[in-house]
Amino acid sequence: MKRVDDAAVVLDQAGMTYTVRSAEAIGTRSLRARLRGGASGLRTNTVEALQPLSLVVRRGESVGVIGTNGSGKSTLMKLVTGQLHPTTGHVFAATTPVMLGVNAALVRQVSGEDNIMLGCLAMGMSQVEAEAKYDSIVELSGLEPKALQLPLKAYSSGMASRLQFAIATAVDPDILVIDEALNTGDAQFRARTRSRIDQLREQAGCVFLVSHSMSTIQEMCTRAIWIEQGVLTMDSGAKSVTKTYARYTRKKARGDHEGALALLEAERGVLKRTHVTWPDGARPDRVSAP
Ligand SMILES: Nc1ncnc2c1ncn2[C@@H]1O[C@H](COP(=O)(O)OP(=O)(O)OP(=O)(O)O)[C@@H](O)[C@H]1O
Repeated sequence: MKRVDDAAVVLDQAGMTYTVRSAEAIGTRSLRARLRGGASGLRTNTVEALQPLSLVVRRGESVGVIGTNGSGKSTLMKLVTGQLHPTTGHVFAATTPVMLGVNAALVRQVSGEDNIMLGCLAMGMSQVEAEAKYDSIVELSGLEPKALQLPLKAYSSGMASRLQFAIATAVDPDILVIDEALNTGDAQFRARTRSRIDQLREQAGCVFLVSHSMSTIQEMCTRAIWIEQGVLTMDSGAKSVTKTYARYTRKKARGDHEGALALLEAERGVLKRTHVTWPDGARPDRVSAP
């Protein structure tokens, strides 16, 4: 049983199945299907992206989220931020999570400087608060004053990531979700990012970090979860999860599918499942979709 008194985020048997209208139902029947003719088949498809899983993430934790392409990591993060409602179970968060993703809103046509102000205002700061945060955002971004005058469309992806990270963390979020946004950064940016994440954790926040880079997860996370084919497979210290996952991907890469499957099943067999219990009155607010 997991008590949730000091939890920042709790998933209680949360799962997600997408329902997608088939190509024919939306009037774009494939050429192959048209050439074959015959019956049209289903008009809707379902994708079970995430099987029901339970997790308790406490204040002060930074949790890496790993797994192969299409395994359900982004879906899980969207459940945490409330962008999606789970189709089974519940997701709770103590405060509204801030999502820092590859597509987080930066305006391409306006300068870096204006993006800082717009971003701060969009996150609910007053103009005075935004002005007060301005210098620290510039410092964290590590961008030169000259670069801040340029429109975002002239930035490299690494420069845009720096700015995005610096803006998103300016509000000192309690719960920060970073989905693949740090992979373009250089060594200096990684060092700054790491110390900012540590700072947020020290302030009793928690961080989720989705990445395909095992070194990034090891460097920045205290804990990691491995999701494979929509199933929670491992939940433990960042080092041990990333090492096991690396063994799994190596087996797959050299065509040892049986070995990879055996490893997957072994980990699932020993995974300690979380059963959430709520002490009276301690349940955090439910995350609501925008
Ligand atoms: N809006 C959607 N509608 C239907 N299916 C979706 C949708 N979004 C994701 N999926 C499906 O859900 C599964 C999980 O996708 P998700 O994006 O969560 O994986 P991921 O682990 O983040 O992948 P990647 O590492 O490639 O970013 C995939 O099979 C994907 O095709």
